[in-house]
Amino acid sequence: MLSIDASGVLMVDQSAGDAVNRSVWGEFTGGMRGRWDQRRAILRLLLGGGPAVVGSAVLLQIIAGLLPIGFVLATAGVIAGVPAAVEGGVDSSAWQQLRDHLIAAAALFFAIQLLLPVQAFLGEVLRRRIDDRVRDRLMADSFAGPSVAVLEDPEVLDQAADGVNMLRMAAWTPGAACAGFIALLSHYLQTVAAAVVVAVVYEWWAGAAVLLAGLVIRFGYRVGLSVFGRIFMTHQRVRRRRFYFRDLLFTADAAKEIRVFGLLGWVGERYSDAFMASSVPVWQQRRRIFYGPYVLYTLTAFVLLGGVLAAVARASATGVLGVGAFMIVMQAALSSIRIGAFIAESDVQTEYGMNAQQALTRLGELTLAAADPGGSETPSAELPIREIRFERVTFRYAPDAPPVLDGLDLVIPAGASLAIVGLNGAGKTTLVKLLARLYEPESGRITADGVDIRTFDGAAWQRKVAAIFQDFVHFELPVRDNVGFGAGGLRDDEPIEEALRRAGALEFVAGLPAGLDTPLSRQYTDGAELSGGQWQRIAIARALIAVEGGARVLVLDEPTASLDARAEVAFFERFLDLTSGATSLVISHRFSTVRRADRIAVLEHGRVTESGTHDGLLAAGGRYAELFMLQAARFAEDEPSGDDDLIEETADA
Ligand SMILES: Nc1ncnc2c1ncn2[C@@H]1O[C@H](COP(=O)(O)OP(=O)(O)OP(=O)(O)O)[C@@H](O)[C@H]1O
Repeated sequence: MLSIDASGVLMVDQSAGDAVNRSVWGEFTGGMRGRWDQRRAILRLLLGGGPAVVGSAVLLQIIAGLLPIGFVLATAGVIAGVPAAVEGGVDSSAWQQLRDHLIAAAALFFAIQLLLPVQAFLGEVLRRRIDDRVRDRLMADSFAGPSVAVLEDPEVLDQAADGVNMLRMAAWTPGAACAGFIALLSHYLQTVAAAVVVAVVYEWWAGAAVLLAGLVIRFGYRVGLSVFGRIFMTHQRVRRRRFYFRDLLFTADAAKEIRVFGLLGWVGERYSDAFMASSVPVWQQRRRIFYGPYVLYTLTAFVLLGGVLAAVARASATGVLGVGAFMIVMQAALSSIRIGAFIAESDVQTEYGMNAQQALTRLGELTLAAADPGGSETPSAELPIREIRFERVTFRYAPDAPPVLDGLDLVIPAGASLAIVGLNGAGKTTLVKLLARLYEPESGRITADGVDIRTFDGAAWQRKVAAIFQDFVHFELPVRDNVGFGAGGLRDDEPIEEALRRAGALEFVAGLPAGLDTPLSRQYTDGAELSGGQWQRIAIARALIAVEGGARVLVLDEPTASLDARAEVAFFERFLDLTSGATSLVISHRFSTVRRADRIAVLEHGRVTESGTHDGLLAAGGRYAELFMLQAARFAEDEPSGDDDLIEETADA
């Protein structure tokens, strides 16, 4: 078996050979129960497609299933009527009968052709409706709780990869499975109707035999497809890696580095490796799954159908069946066997669509199970009045990972600013994520004025925390939305302009082609691309408007990392004014930023190792003082090319 390692390199995996040793039938029956569950789930979804659309689609399928049999009868009537019509001449009743049969056959033929696009259209409407519902459900489940932990779990992501990918590409989705099952209706109906015609016109056993022949092939084919689909699903992890490389090539963000580092060939190779690793094991199984059983069920059907055709030929030769009856039976028998063939509008859609449905349902269940909205209490508008407190908080990202926070105690005084400093990876951002309840502590608790924040409704608490993370989202949307999202999608000019002004962004926004309505991406007409520092000011405006909108805790994670020295000084000159009344938490590696905070905490080894005012910490001569002096010395070295204000600000402490 082939697999792929974390860096995308193709590997030979010896452990995945179990499936090869099981018989196709064994695998099919082993998964039987799950398959019925899948079908029930699809049926439930289908019922939610709306009575009008589902009813019309079913009705069309019934008509589409019966029309071909009418066509068989009409064409048989044409062929059987030719000798008598020729003999009777153009004025004979035989000739008129022939003409009527011909018109009926032509009309039925056109009706069948006309129905095809209408069937396809209704199928598409149904697919979209159902997929929209699935998407809405998934969104609701995914956002049911405040935590994002489950959405980062590699196992969960592996399981969901195919389903999410299918939904994104609108292919082989749960909706497609629903439409595919409805499309089967006409095929089954046609088969049964053809078998009934054979039974009525000729012999009941012949009808039963052609029905059986058709069903044997169909069943055999679906067994193979179903087992194939199950094996296909077991390679989701490698496929997820393949999707990653595929998407990388189409991502604007990656395009720069792929060019600069000449990575096109490398990414292409990794994609091919991932493609082979996810496909070769499945291809290897294909022969075993399809070819052997195919011979068996085809032979069975061949014997059944061959027996019927031989008997029909004999009955015709001995005069038991006339020409018309012979034609009807032959055509009906052959049309009933068509159910065994691959049904383009149904087979792959139903099989893979059911798998996608299963994966998405599982994702929804997992996110829902992990969604602990906490209590139902709504925090009061003024909270926190005194403080937010971390009490012996321990947290790790995975059960087997080392703790990032290890019995951390921290007080964030209300209405004041606290800066957190620490080396890369010390856990500063993690601390903020816990504060925003994006993760829950493994032990310990976080309180606001003495109340455990878990007792608050998760969403209500998150509205209180206006956090701008280092990797805040650059929405490819107008400035208005990029700022207004901070206060639940506010769009009014006045508060947005005020927030932009306070964040020092109003001037450059005013210079944009459409001002507040300029989309922040060059990929749109009239769009504008901002610099890193300009984006950061937009993000700060987003946070400030959130405070206006009722947030009480302002968190800025590296707020000035992309600001030039002057902009940073200007920002912090107004910082206290901007955040007055709000509790603010600033994470920064820039000591010129940090020193302006009311209090500073040093985070190391998962705990707060020092805390106090800038002056107090410097005087104590501990870790803070060491890091501060290091940075001040570096700025002093850079003096000739550096920014005078900043050097003064930093070294002047
Ligand atoms: N989503 C995540 N899943 C698993 N581990 C994570 C995740 N996010 C962060 N970590 C790990 O947790 C540790 C702390 O990361 P965190 O981002 O909190 O550090 P930080 O102090 O903010 O670092 P920096 O100064 O570089 O921004 C790091 O070892 C990091 O690898």
